[in-house]
Amino acid sequence: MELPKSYIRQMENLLPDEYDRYFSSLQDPSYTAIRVNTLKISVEEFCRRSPFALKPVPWTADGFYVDPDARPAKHPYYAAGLYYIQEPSAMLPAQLLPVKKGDHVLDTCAAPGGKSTELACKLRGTGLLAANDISTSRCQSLLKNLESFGTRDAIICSEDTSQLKKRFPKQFDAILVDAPCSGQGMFRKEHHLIDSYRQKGPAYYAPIQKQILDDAADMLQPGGHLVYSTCTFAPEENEEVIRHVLKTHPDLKLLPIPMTEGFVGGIDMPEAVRLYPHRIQGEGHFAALLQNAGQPKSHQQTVKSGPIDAAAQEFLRRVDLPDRYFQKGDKILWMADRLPEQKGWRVLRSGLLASTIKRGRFEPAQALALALKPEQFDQTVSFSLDDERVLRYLRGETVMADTKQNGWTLVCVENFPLGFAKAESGRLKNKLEKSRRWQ
Ligand SMILES: C[S@@+](CC[C@H](N)C(=O)[O-])C[C@H]1O[C@@H](n2cnc3c(N)ncnc32)[C@H](O)[C@@H]1O
Repeated sequence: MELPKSYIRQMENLLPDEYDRYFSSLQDPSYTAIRVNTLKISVEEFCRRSPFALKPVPWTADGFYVDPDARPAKHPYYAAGLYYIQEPSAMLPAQLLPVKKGDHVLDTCAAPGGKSTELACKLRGTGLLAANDISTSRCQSLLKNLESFGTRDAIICSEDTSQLKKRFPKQFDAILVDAPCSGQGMFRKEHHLIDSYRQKGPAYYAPIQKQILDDAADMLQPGGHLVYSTCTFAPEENEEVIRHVLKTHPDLKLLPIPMTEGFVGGIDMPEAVRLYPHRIQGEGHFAALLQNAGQPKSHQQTVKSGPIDAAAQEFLRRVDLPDRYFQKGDKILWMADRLPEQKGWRVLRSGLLASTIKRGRFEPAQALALALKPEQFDQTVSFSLDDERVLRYLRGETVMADTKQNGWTLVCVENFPLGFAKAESGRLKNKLEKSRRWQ
């Protein structure tokens, strides 16, 4: 790996006594880690059931290192949304953001959703999560990951933060800005980033980061908290961006971040933290926590529901969820408690997709299956982990199973839903979403 000279010089300046250790750590293998989806399973229960040996990530209660040979993406528990595979230092920012039940939370740069899935866990199915990313294509992975986690009260949107702030001035209790950056902390894991660094380094990203952070600060409620993070080490993309927003938004103040072994403070900014790959087991990150002055206002609750397709209605009577369904074109959504007006901005999803109606045919949605507990549907089949029907179901095959009645059935592994099937005389016709089927 041939590293850009400007970057080498910068790291030598930043780490005058440690740069040898830093550069030699770039030859080490990177770490594989998973973060437990506490919306579906407690950390204790996951540890009891875990198919992998787990070693805790020190700065978060729900993150664990796993052996990369364990192939965590190829386990039925992953298909059931029980965990997210995440670079360990990337587990820090969402963990630092104070989130209370009922809060309105914004993730400004959310795709593919590593931190949004953690914020959804913190909200515990209350309040509102607005997960935004300017890239509509990256928003598809964001949507899929939030669906896997069984997230219900989320809006997934694709706007530049400069547009978003016009709609949501001083709206959010907590905001995460995980900014686009030159990615110095990802060079070991993703070598192709070294080439893009030569085209777009810190000087390219710093003005973008300042703009996004200014926009985010405009959307923060009085008394609200904001975390700014990057996976790069250049001070102009980190401390300088924070100094900039403290000038443009004098109501903001920096709060100290608790130190974990291996963390170091920011450059002339002891409240912020820097994670370096030669000091911790992870690729590296920068994070700063800010708070707005003033007293927060409470949010108004608006429960929306409306008339829906009759066939869908009949099916949804079998689902034990409060009646908050609403039809939008060919989609039936289970609406979150509190939704801002949605006209005039790019919303990819608002609430939980419960079902679709295509050419008069009704289909329950994969997102609904992944958001339910087995007891919330009236016909469930659960296979044990070692039952070969689990893998066959995940491959999209028809499997045999006894059911009380024919029709829609929720298929689970160890009581964790994987998707729907249609039962017919002891056969389960596979209805697992095609993009989730294993090859
Ligand atoms: C570091 S990545 C986010 C990773 C994500 N937080 C996660 O944990 O999975 C930065 C993201 O910022 C998005 N982005 C870049 N400029 C933006 C802007 N002006 N407004 C919103 N998102 C932006 C990029 O598309 C990219 O997905």
